Amino acid sequence: MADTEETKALPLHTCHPDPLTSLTRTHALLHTCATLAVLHHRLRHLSPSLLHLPLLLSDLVLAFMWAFNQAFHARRVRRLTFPENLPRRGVRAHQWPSLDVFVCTADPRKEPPMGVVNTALSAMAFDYPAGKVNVYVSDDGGCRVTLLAFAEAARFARHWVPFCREVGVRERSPEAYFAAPRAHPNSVEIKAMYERMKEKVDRAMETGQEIAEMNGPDEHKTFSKWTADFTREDHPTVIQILLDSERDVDVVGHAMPSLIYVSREKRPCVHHHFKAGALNALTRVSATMTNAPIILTLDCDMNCNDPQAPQRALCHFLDPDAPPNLAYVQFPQHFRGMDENDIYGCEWKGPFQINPIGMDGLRGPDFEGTGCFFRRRALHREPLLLNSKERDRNIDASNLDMAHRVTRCTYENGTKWGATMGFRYGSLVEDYFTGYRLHCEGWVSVFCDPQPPAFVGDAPCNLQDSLIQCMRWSIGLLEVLFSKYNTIAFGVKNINLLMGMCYSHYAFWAFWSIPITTYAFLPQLALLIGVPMFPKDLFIFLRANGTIRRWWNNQRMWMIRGVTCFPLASIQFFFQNCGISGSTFNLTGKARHDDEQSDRYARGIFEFGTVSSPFFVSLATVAMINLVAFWVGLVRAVLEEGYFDSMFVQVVLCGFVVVNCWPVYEAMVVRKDGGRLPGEVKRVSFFMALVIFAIAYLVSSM
Ligand SMILES: O=c1ccn([C@@H]2O[C@H](COP(=O)(O)OP(=O)(O)O[C@H]3O[C@H](CO)[C@@H](O)[C@H](O)[C@H]3O)[C@@H](O)[C@H]2O)c(=O)[nH]1
Ligand SMILES: [Mn+2]
Repeated sequence: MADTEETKALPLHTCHPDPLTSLTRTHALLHTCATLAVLHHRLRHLSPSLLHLPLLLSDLVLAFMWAFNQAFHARRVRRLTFPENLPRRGVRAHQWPSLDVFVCTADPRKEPPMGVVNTALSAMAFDYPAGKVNVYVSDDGGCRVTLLAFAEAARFARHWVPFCREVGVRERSPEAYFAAPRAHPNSVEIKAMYERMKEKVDRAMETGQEIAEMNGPDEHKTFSKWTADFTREDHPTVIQILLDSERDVDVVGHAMPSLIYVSREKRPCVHHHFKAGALNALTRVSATMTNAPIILTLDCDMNCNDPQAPQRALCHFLDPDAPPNLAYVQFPQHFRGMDENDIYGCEWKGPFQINPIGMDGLRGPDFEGTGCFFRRRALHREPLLLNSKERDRNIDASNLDMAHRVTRCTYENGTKWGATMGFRYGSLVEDYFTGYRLHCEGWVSVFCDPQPPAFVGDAPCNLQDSLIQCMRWSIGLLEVLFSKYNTIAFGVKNINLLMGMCYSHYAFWAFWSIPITTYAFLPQLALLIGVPMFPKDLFIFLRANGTIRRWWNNQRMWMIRGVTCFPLASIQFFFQNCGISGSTFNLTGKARHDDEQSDRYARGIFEFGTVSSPFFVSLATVAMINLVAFWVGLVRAVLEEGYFDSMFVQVVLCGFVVVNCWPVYEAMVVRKDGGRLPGEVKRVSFFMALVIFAIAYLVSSM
């Protein structure tokens, strides 16, 4: 359809280039010149000294990372969607495609079942014809309490969904809604109902006892699958249809969304490919049952915060001018419950909110794993009509058999699943990898970031968890970098230069460890390349609704990661490739129990007490070395003439690291609470610092 008067007046979505584009481009040009000058200087004054090589390498890495980063600023666009124009353009609710929602969970201890239930409930209550929404829960933990929780949730949903509609609730996760200060006067009863359910489930989690009165023989049969030898890593498929939209109605007689629990078969001898495997199993199960043309993927730590989110996605999918190769619409990850200044930099504003705007102007944002609406066709790679009015299949016995068959752990053998179909295997960042491969295959994507955010989730709230998460990502990215799908060789060729640069920026993530570690241990004159990044970085951060404190914490975490999870990820990846160890998906902890700990988190105090982690050893070592170097530098500057002139930048650099390490010194010396640095870590890092000083002394006296 051409741009008629009508479509111009009633757009489904708009897209405008960022007004500051030319400014950023000019800055990029100037910075490029400066970078080249520094590199030129380094190469000309290259001496065969031990100190110069790491510095040259560091500058090269900084220059490359900086260059890759420019691709995110080449063509930034801002999009808006207008769901209210759907009916005005004659696209009425009964014509909307149906929607399959996938919710993943994997471990009831790290991901409490009530959190998963809240995610599912928030999706069941979308502003969308209820008969067209089907929620599938993938339980990789194979946990009976999770199923029990969902049996409860199915009953509660019959009240919750009509309540949301009637009262116009915005946060459709009950937990978030009831936690908010002002609730609707009619909510007393339903809140009590929710509390009862929560208490039951939490009690079942603690005691392992059965709580729910089962609905019928069906559910009894399902529970009998949990035999004595049923374990998380070794069990048959369990599928339970808890609600069927063709049969079940809510308390006021409207159709209910379907709710289906799936725990795919697992056997120790067959690789299950973590979340990507779970999503592929759900893709197939849903294809046998409801086969909706649109699929929404959600992690169990994300809730819907804008009931119109699916309609916003439709604004793109149903636009008659939409590109036929539009694979997905990505909503960014936003987080709640973080401390005011985000001490652990877990908001990841860059990767989740700022950078996708840049990719959106090229071929589209990367896939962030959650909050993403897919066209089923992009995953199956087979033709499928987008306007299926009625679902073409029913949830009946024969389909259930089929569903069991497609969740067998050996089903994928000899198929293209994970290779060229569905979510792709081979990297711990299956989201990044899948989006990247789809872009390479010619698909495009769209970024949709409405205000207020459509999906909000939980970020890790302690240092150890956040570094483990970052380490898993770094390993996953290295896996892509060193695969045949390398983002430069394969990516640039198959997508384009700028998109290849964007993806490379992430693929080389662990390489940050080279300059950061180098500059942490070898403070020299040339942070020149790194320093000018800061003011611009800050500016971009503030424009994306950040605060100065959050930015400062963010850059501090960048330095901390540079000496902890980035290098450790590289080492682990190296071992993996030598066949010494395998890669595992370390789940990010979501449970918040220890009161003292969450209290410290709320007050923005670093947490080192949880474990004696190798992360903390390297961090404490760096902190000690820089502190000593800084004081020695200051004292010598006072005592020795001319010292300060030649060593000025070095001392300033050390001072910068020292300021950043402030929480580490506090945790080492001053603090008495449970979050202070464990004595063992202190001793080991003190020893490491001594060794490094000794080596430095030997090298310099050679
Ligand atoms: O074997 C597994 C492992 C994980 N998951 C699920 O995957 C999701 C993400 O796991 P989480 O521990 O929360 O990881 P995060 O670091 O918070 O997740 C980020 O990074 C992941 C890739 O490493 C992406 O999948 C996520 O979408 C992205 O938010 C959760 O819902 C898990 O239940 C599974 O279903 N099966
Ligand atoms: Mn998560």
